[in-house]
Amino acid sequence: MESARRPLVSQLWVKNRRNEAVLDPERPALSWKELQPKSGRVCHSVPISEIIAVETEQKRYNSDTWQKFNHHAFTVHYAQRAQKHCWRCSAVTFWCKDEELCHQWIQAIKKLLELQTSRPKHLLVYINPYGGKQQGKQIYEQKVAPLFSLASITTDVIVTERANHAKDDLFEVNLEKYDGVISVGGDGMFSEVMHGLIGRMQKDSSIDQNNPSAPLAPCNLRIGIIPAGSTDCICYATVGINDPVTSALHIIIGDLQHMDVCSVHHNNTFLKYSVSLLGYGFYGDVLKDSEKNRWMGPTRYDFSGFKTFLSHHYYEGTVSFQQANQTLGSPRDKSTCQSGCYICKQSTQEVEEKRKRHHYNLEETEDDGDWKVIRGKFMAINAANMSCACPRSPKGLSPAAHLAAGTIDLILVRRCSRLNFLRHLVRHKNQDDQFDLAFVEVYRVKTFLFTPKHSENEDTDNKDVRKKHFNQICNGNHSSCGCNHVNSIWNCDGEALDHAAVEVRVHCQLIKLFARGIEEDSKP
Ligand SMILES: CCCCCCCCCCCCC/C=C/[C@@H](O)[C@H](COP(=O)(O)O)NC(=O)CCCCCCCCCCCCCCC
Ligand SMILES: Nc1ncnc2c1ncn2[C@@H]1O[C@H](COP(=O)(O)OP(=O)(O)O)[C@@H](O)[C@H]1O
Ligand SMILES: [Ca+2]
Repeated sequence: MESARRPLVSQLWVKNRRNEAVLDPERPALSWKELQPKSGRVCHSVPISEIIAVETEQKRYNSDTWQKFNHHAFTVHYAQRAQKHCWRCSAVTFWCKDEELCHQWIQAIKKLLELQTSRPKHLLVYINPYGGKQQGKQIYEQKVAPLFSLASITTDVIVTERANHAKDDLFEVNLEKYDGVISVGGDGMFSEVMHGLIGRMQKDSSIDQNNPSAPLAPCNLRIGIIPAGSTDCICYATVGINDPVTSALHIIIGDLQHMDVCSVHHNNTFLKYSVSLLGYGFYGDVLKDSEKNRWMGPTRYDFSGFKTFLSHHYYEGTVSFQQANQTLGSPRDKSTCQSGCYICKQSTQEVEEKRKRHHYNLEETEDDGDWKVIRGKFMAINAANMSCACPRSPKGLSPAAHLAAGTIDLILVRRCSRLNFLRHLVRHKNQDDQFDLAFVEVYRVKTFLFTPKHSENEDTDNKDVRKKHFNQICNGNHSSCGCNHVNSIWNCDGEALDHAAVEVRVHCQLIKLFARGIEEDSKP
């Protein structure tokens, strides 16, 4: 027992150079350094938690120096930080003459890897072959599957054949045999997997999703995202980059990131969950137009963004909300949510206590303030459940938003001139503060309601007839058609909602991801 805790120290060869290798179960890390370095001494160190696999090197080394000996070798594959949150799988091969020593090293590393209990062994993978540039299947097969197999992770892979295939399947499948579910696709594919898992959990716990105030049962299975979509903001904002290999490595080493989920209801009917952006007005209109041009791939958003910007519509309605407690930070904070974020950690404790209280039927005390009601004309109403950082806007819609603090940032962009709206948009790309404008307000909230000025409660048949009529005469030029474009739609993680009047509520840390949030000390 004692000897298992003591470091294993040996002289091993790395690329024809003699090294001292140390496997320290206390740290726990594998490190090695050259014994007679040509230049300055470099000590390499890899935490055990970042080792992907150890393999016996079967082939004999062929160089002149070595061929007369019968050498033994093993290779350690590990995650290495490259640039800007990007991770790569690196390998180092250690050589020695003694077969027994080689075997001892392999066994010792394997034993330490077995102690990494948060790593998944068996995964359920859903691939959307039509997301983004339609490369999901190739990305998975070429970049991800080889890494999973190296790490001895077994998988059941389903390439979806229709929309909602993954979601429906998750209601039927035996989830007990899996350690996680992987979504290969964009935010829409993630949303499907999440709806399947959350829906299944509520069904199994007999919780009615139509009740907006029902506390939801959390999902214990972690979700992994292999980005292969158009925006991939859920991946980007939780990992720091949309890179399939980086995501695969976070999955393999068994990372954990809690994440809040918003529920969206209309008249006590459940509509959808949202984790990234719930946007009415500008982002709703961009989505509506972009769906017609799916064939363009990710550029459809820029094309429709430009068109929507030119059409310059505003929408009337009423937003009501309570501001969240100041301890949960402010959307104007200069600091951002990072790996190990203390605000999110505090919420982990609170949510656990809350779930316990609920389990024992104890009273809830909410200390949030008064309801604020804002009636007005808006270019956009955006509820960001996370920063929504993505390649289009690396700081995101709400740069200081938290992943798991149980809050959403509600951004109201009031009616303004085209030039002012452009100033606001451009600030998503540069260092300037997009909220520091007279027509932009931002609030940190836990729940909000939106009611459009023009009621949706018309007879559906009537509405369809009107819509048809408008479509014939309108052709998008609303100033001449007189339809005045009264209501927009909600863009919910890239999917359209059927109603404009909504009640939104955040559910703190409802789901878990194979991610770790944004690391500060990544190489530049
Ligand atoms: C002038 C440049 C202005 C750049 C403004 C960029 C703001 C970008 C904010 C992005 C927020 C993204 C929130 C993400 C939501 C996603 O969940 C969701 C689904 O993702 P999926 O496709 O992977 O399934 N994606 C989306 O809804 C896409 C939103 C993309 C909006 C792009 C808007 C581009 C606006 C361009 C305006 C150009 C004006 C030029 C005037 C001369
Ligand atoms: N096999 C399929 N055929 C058609 N649509 C699908 C399929 N699988 C998933 N979908 C749907 O495709 C839509 C877009 O997927 P997503 O992964 O978000 O790609 P993108 O980022 O390009 O929008 C989602 O609504 C999802 O439900
Ligand atoms: Ca989508």
